[in-house]
Amino acid sequence: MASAFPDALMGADRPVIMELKPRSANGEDLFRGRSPAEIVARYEAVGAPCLSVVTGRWFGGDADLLAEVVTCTGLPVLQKDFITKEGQLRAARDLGASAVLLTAALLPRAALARLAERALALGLTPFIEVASPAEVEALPSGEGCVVAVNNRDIRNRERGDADLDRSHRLLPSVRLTGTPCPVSASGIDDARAAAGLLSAGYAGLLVGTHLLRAGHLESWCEELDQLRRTTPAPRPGG
Ligand SMILES: O=C(O)c1ccccc1NCC(=O)[C@H](O)[C@H](O)COP(=O)(O)O
Repeated sequence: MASAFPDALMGADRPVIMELKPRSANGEDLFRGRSPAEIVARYEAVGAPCLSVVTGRWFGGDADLLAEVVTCTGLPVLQKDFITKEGQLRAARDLGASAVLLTAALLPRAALARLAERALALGLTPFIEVASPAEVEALPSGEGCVVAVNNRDIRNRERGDADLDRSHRLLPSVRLTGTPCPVSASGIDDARAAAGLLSAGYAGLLVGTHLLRAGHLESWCEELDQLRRTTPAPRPGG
């Protein structure tokens, strides 16, 4: 079902896509001897609604990691990789992914539209990532898609600082794409900033490095919940 991933995220009490990524952009080992199954079990224990698996080689991932994660969870899984060809969409579906990353910075407009359409036809949710107003403007309709604002820059392999204000600035135009599920991705560590993004109107957050580093996954989640209870809810359309 093409909507399993956004439905799980939008129906969650704590709408955080929790990521498995073997290495950070700077080469830091993020698994630290833990197996993918152990990490998935930790994420499931704190109620993750869906997962992201980085199969891109810059971050130490591969297709085997995705296959392994899919065998140990029933949660919808996003494949994060540099997807540029239709064959990669079929491979993602065959491995059991529910959603696939399409990076606007890497794909010409027509190719992005074609891949999004093909993904939907294969029962996959396009998870379209943008990082600038021009990329948002060039998007095909966001209907049926997750549109995610990347707070870092994939063109420098995500090595620079994250700019969470980018998510705040781009949210109104992301909404205009028609996506039912705007997401803020990358560089989110502070629970207060995370709560602020959800309060601003994001339907979900994608967090990898901080959760993988955290000895305190449960307390980060609890702090986020607590802050959300005391942070104003988004105004309709605001
Ligand atoms: O953004 C991309 O184009 C990309 C392509 C292939 C693999 C990874 C890619 N981006 C990296 C990420 O998606 C981050 O791991 C994710 O947003 C989580 O960020 P963080 O919480 O800072 O680890």
